[in-house]
Amino acid sequence: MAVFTPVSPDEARAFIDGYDLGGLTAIAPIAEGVQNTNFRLETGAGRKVLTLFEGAPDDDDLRFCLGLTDHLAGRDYPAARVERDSQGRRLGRLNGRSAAVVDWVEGHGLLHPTPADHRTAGAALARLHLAAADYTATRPDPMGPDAWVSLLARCEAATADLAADNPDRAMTLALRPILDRALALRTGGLPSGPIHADYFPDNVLFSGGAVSGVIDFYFGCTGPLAWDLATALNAWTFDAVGARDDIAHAAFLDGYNTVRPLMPAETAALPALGAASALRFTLTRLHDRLHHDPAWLVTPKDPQPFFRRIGVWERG
Ligand SMILES: Nc1ncnc2c1ncn2[C@@H]1O[C@H](COP(=O)(O)OP(=O)(O)OP(=O)(O)O)[C@@H](O)[C@H]1O
Ligand SMILES: N[C@@H](CCO)C(=O)O
Repeated sequence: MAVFTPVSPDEARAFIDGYDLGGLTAIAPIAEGVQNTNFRLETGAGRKVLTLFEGAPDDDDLRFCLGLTDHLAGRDYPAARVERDSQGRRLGRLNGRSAAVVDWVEGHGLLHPTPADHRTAGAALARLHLAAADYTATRPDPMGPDAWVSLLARCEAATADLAADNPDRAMTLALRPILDRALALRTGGLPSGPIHADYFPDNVLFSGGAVSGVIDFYFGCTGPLAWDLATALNAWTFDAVGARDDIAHAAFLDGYNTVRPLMPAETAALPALGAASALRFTLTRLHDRLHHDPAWLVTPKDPQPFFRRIGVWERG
């Protein structure tokens, strides 16, 4: 279920007529995804994805993300090229939402990656960092320290009336000292640049053993490259309950290092970055569960496995 904003064939046709794509021949909803409305389009210029951005994101932020995707595609990186309308704009407006049309990229996210896949995904992240380095636009991380502070405050408020042994209240209370440690983290000396910031297996499409497409750059921002790597390690190299898979971890890091060798300072910072990144996903998941609207058809993700990752990184 990822059609939050309906679009009729006539509405889609009129929208696509504003692009030099030879017209729309078919439109189908895309079921995956929890954040935006996505459709698969068949046009005179091939298969495309139409995305309507939900939750009223800032258009300048969307332009950063679309520009980053397009920049990477222009560097022969497997990211989707972004279509421009007849007036040269990457961002349009459809049914009350900001909207964009991007190339369809082939492939599927992996449910059970092998060590070889981990090495390939790590190498593709390092290539992303190198190919994005000369993208000059900047965007502060929308899920950076300021967001952690307000997310935890909202979790504290939502659980204030619960008993201390309620699982959500207990997790919320345990996160306060972890947040304080994460806020003390200093990353200023680490190499920084454009990052994906949500490099999870569902956003890295594979075909024939290779990465065929990296999608969903909507958390894309400017930040430490090792932060992006720490997030990717959290996403790829832990099991469903939050225990680290050492083989996957070593393979992902090895793949990354073969393309962009980490600086010693980045390697040294990785455990603290890993813990802070696991905190970021624990907080967003816990927050979204506590503030879940039952009318919203998407099931909130479980924060517990990411909460456990924090302990794994901190114990070393
Ligand atoms: N360029 C593309 N080429 C092929 N498929 C795509 C493309 N972009 C998106 N998709 C498909 O649409 C689905 C949802 O896309 P995306 O991950 O961007 O949505 P989302 O709502 O932002 O999701 P989430 O926040 O859950 O990751 C993907 O899982 C993929 O199946
Ligand atoms: N990747 C995030 C969801 C936002 O795309 C998570 O797993 O919590």
